[in-house]
Amino acid sequence: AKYCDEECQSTRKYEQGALGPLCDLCPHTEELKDSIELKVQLQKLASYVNEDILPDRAQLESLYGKATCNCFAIHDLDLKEIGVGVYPQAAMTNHSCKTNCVATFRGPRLQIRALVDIQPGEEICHSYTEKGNVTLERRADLKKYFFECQCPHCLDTDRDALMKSVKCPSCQAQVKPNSNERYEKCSSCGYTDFSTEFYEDLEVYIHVEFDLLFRENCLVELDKILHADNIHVIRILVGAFAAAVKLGEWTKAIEYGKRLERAFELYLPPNEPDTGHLYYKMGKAYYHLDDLDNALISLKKAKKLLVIAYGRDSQLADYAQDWLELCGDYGSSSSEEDESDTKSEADCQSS
Ligand SMILES: C[S@@+](CC[C@H](N)C(=O)[O-])C[C@H]1O[C@@H](n2cnc3c(N)ncnc32)[C@H](O)[C@@H]1O
Repeated sequence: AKYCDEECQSTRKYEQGALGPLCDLCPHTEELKDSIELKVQLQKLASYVNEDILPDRAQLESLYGKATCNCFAIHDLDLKEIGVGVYPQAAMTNHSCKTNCVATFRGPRLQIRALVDIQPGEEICHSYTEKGNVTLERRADLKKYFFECQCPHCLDTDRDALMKSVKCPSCQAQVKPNSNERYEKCSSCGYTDFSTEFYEDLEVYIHVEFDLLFRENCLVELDKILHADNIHVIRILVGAFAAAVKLGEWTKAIEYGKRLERAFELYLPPNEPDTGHLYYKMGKAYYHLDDLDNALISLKKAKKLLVIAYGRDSQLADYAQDWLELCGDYGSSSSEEDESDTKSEADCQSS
């Protein structure tokens, strides 16, 4: 709890037992005092509920702050958001864009699970925002929690430059922008003529919202100007991959999935559940294409990651095992199981 102001900061010891339902959560009342959103929500509430039975204004404001700054989005097995919940113990976990743990769900039950080995005394942090966004976007999203993240990813300007990289119009090599978002010179061929037209095209490509159906065409267009590591290309790829899987377009799914493998490796922390889901879907795609060798490789990777993120006895780990068996693999190697065990024991709490 090292970041909060005095009002909400208290060092809690395990021996003190479970936290009370809402009392210990930080409400950020001061920062929310003039919030329009708070006013709108309280007005709405007053129009639905008889004021006589509502807590007083100060209590309502505190409850609002506690709920908005401490809640978790609840996801189903397909990572679809199905609700929100306040989990007091888990809410003690601070944010980092460079996470070492993740919050996953079993129905409405939340677990905070270690993604990597965590040393005694090391702070555990999960991400309150999309990890695959650039720093400015992540910081804007985090404003509602009233802090500015200073994690290694937020201070890594080269990581952001990579996410914004384009193709050199002359030799197609990767060109990263400078700190003023300008593309100066291709280090490969020396090209410097990044014209006004180039920037106008770039604006169009990175700001247009593309409908899912048009993602494939859109990808062809984006590939002409943006580098494959550019975050806009990756966002479109995520949609294109999902659409290909949904439509049973397995060859396309593999094509997009392979590109996403590299992107996830570049921008997501190790052992991310998203990577597990990617391999799981790719494994199924390979199976449908009768490529059992690659199906097995992908499904084994999927199972390992899903066990880390959800637990060995989770439904998703079982599904991955079912698919492995469908591909003819009835047993996991003992070294894999051992590794999974270590991570399962790293569960720190569930609410
Ligand atoms: C869900 S709470 C986390 C637990 C909180 N630190 C406590 O002691 O109750 C979220 C609040 O913690 C603080 N916080 C979380 N991560 C932070 C970070 N990386 N840097 C600064 N403050 C952070 C912010 O005040 C945020 O609104």
